[in-house]
Amino acid sequence: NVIPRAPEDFDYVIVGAGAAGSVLANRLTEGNRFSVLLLEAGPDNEGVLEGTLPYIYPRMFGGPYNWNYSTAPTPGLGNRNGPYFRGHVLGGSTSINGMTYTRGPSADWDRLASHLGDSSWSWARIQSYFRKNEAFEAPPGPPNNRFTPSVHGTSGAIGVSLNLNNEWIVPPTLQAASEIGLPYNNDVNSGNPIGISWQQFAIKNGARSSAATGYLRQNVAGRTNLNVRVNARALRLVPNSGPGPLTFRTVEYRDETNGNIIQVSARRDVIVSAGVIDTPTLLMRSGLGDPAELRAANITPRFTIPALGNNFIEHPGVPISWSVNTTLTDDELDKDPALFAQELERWNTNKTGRLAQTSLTHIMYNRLPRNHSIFRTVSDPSGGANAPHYEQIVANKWVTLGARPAGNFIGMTQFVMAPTSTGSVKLNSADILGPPIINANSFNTEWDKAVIRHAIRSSIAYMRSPAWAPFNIQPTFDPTVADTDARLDAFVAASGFGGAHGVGTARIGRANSRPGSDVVGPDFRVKGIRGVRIVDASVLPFSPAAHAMVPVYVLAEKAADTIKGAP
Ligand SMILES: Cc1cc2nc3c(=O)[nH]c(=O)nc-3n(C[C@H](O)[C@H](O)[C@H](O)COP(=O)(O)OP(=O)(O)OC[C@H]3O[C@@H](n4cnc5c(N)ncnc54)[C@H](O)[C@@H]3O)c2cc1C
Repeated sequence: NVIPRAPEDFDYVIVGAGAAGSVLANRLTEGNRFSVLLLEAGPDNEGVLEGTLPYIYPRMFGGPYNWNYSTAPTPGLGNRNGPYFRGHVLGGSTSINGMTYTRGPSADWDRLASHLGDSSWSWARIQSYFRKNEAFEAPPGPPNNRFTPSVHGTSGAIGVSLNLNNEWIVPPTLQAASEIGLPYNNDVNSGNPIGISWQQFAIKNGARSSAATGYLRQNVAGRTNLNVRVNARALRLVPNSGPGPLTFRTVEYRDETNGNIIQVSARRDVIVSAGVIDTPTLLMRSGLGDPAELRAANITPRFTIPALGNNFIEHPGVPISWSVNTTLTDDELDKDPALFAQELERWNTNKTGRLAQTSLTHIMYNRLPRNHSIFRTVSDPSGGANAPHYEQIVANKWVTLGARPAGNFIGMTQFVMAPTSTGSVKLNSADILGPPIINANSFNTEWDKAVIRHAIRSSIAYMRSPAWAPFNIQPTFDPTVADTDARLDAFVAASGFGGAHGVGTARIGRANSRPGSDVVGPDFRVKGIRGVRIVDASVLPFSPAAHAMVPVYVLAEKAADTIKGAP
């Protein structure tokens, strides 16, 4: 029941209005050279309070703004199925995420340049794209030791700021780092993130700055060449009929408001920006991928791409909480409706207060010591000397998975930042339009296990350092789990989660790499077929040691220039 529409003229049809799709829609319609149709499966973000107030962002994790996926049972996580969050709303995951703004280490960008044999991806040469993305808002007062002004963009699309709430937690947070020997780092986004830094957030004037607010609402008013359709879920790409090379320039989508199925075509290309899960699944539903898996799902295979859906890489994490004797933690805000109402009133009045920020203020990055025993059997998989192996974030509240007991807490979540475990995304052959089978394979390698053990032990040392003693800090877990690797592994399996920074399921490779081993080439075109490019987190071939949003924004900014043919 495909409803033919009057032919519409678009140069590009972009599927997915997340970090990447929004950047592309904006940049490709600059200058009125090209027309773009942007299809987004989820609803509009406009007026969604929980997607605007930074503090309550976890409320975006359930309901209509999330694809509500889960991971397959994961051995490294005690065979649990975890939730796998993905934004299903204009702005994609940038409309539901934690807003942490990290560019990653210079070593990882240089690694991407060397992977592609193209120095224009190097840290030194990618700087203009960081600046196009960023409008850093310096905190009031003269430049100080909380950030380095010279490394920031100030007129880009996304507002970036520091969290100046939670003043009580700042001195012990910094002092404890110094007591365990972690250096102070003036700016996490300088290219060298190692150390403890003030955390930077995609928050502007007390509100979330997302791909939707930054790229689809600013500077595009009046662009008649940009057409955005929400509640429009692409179901498959339709191959052109007739002889000639296999070409896909038609997208079949479902209008989720009435169930109508509609086809639209692109004169130039379809650009798939549906994210690390939905990009490979959309291509599989269109007959691309592993022929045996496609046949099992009753889909006619059209082109073999073995790499599609494989190489799924995540940053698995383990949150732990410690009780403290101060009532200044955000647990109060969560459990006291009167305090919350007071802060909401403050936010509504002037966009300030505790709801204008999250519960995090600082971020720590570190590497395993050079003499760690794991290096006897595993060579360092990170990008280089300034690429962290793990990240730790202090939170002004309870963070452990599961119900919060009475009391006040601070949390520490640790992530493996240079993981070697890889997983996959596959169609569920019993329900090809339903949720795919997501296997993050968390904590599956000796390296990942060694890194998380080290991070948890260092976290315990950090919380036990003298700086926290005045707060009568106490673990909410049995700290003797850290006494042996086996007990610590069991703790990780019971309390860890799979991550939210997925990349790699449609990875980019050099122009001359074999079609099928890499999914796209440096021009972002799917190798072996015509008419389709992919630009989103799925093309990143390895996981940058950063939360993935800025790397995806910058990838898309650069891809837009590639697509426009500009230098
Ligand atoms: C809960 C959570 C917390 C996170 N926290 C952070 C953080 O603090 N900092 C950070 O840097 N990164 C964070 N991330 C990761 C970051 O948001 C993502 O890496 C980034 O948004 C990926 O961009 P993308 O364009 O690849 O995909 P997305 O931003 O996910 O966008 C994909 C879009 O495509 C749409 N789509 C999918 N399928 C279809 C279809 N068939 N038809 C039409 N539209 C479709 C989706 O609805 C979505 O809008 C977080 C992610 C999540 C989910």
